[in-house]
Amino acid sequence: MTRRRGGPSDGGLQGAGAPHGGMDATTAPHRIPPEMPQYGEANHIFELMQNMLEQLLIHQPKDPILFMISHLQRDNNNVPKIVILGPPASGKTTIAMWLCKHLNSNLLTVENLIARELSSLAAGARRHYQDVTKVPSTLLVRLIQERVSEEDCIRRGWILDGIPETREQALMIQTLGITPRHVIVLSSPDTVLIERNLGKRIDPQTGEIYHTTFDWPPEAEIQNRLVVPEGISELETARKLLEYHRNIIRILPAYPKVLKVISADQPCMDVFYQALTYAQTSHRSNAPFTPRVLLCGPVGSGRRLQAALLAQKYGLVNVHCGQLLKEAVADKSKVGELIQPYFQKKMAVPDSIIMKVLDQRLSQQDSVQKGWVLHGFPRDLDQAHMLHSLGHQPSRSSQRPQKAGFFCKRHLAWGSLRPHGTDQA
Ligand SMILES: Nc1ncnc2c1ncn2[C@@H]1O[C@H](COP(=O)(O)OP(=O)(O)O)[C@@H](O)[C@H]1O
Repeated sequence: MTRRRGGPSDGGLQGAGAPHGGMDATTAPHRIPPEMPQYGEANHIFELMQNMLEQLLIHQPKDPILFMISHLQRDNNNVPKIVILGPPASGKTTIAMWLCKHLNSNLLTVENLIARELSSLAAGARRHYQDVTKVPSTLLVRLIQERVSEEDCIRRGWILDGIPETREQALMIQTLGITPRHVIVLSSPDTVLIERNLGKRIDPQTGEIYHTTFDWPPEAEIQNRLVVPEGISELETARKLLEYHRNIIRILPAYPKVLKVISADQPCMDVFYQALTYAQTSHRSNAPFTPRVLLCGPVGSGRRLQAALLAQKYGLVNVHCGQLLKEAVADKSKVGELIQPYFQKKMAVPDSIIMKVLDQRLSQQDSVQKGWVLHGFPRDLDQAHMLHSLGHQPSRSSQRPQKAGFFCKRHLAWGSLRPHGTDQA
């Protein structure tokens, strides 16, 4: 049914910015070719502009044009900007260090911010505050601001370990325009952490963290130089835990959309991979977006019904591959005549013919403009590659074409959608 809506006869008259579903083309105020929003989507133009506007408003440069040019030349929109929070001994520093290595980024801790030799601000802090826990929030936040403005942080991003510690700090950091893209919160029962902290050891040469039970270095040389850090007694950990719990509930509301809680009560490697996976996801933006959904699943999994529901709810064109082939035969179209003999002999229709039919359908005006939900295809990796090479990538995987993009779990398809109306600028 949806197949008949729109079609090539629309001739591009409907504005791409129009609401989905049956707008009268003759009353459309503008003619926006569908290629325009597609270009924007493929090149992340919306996010680029939004980011630039944000930076302009935060930094308020005297010469906005020069600022924009250098901002664009840096091409650093996607560098890591990560905050790792969690109670003592939850593994913040361990995970932050591994993420830094893996993402080639910069680790920012209270200790290394104050230890910076070339910073007069840090030198002042060292003179006045021997105990790093006593550094006032205003000074700490200025140290962070100074550090994140340095070239290596601009080019390779930063990972803040255990900062902010209070809501006050979170708000100060925000006010300076320092906004993390991902906030990871490690969580674990207090009893586990008190016990775990007792086994913590540090390599004074490299700063690497080890554990007497969970992460003991095999090299005797490293084993011999490990030291017991200060403040790991049961009493001290319990005191820090109390303080953490008091603060964290007031910090988290500062990061409503970028927050991920990960259980730290599992092996370090598992925690790390969950943290890494999250740090590498890009958040959905407000950019205009045309849903293109591949619905995969075995026979009987309910693809047809789900596709119909998706198409109805989001105003998508419902494309069922087998149905398309049958319709081509029934229409006695040129390509239908090519398909007919295969149907008669009950043989599989060659991929090249299927691709032709699909390409035609997915290139029609209504599919391009409203988006589509495709099912019954692809059936193997070759077909998926063919679809991809014709430029019909599903929306979510279009950002990572190397991952042979199609979703295998049908519920993923829901995740990639928003009710129509919100996906139009
Ligand atoms: N998931 C984990 N399982 C077991 N031990 C861990 C885990 N994560 C960290 N550790 C160990 O716990 C101790 C504290 O880790 P650390 O990274 O210093 O925590 P934090 O920075 O949150 O205080 C270290 O000895 C570390 O090796």
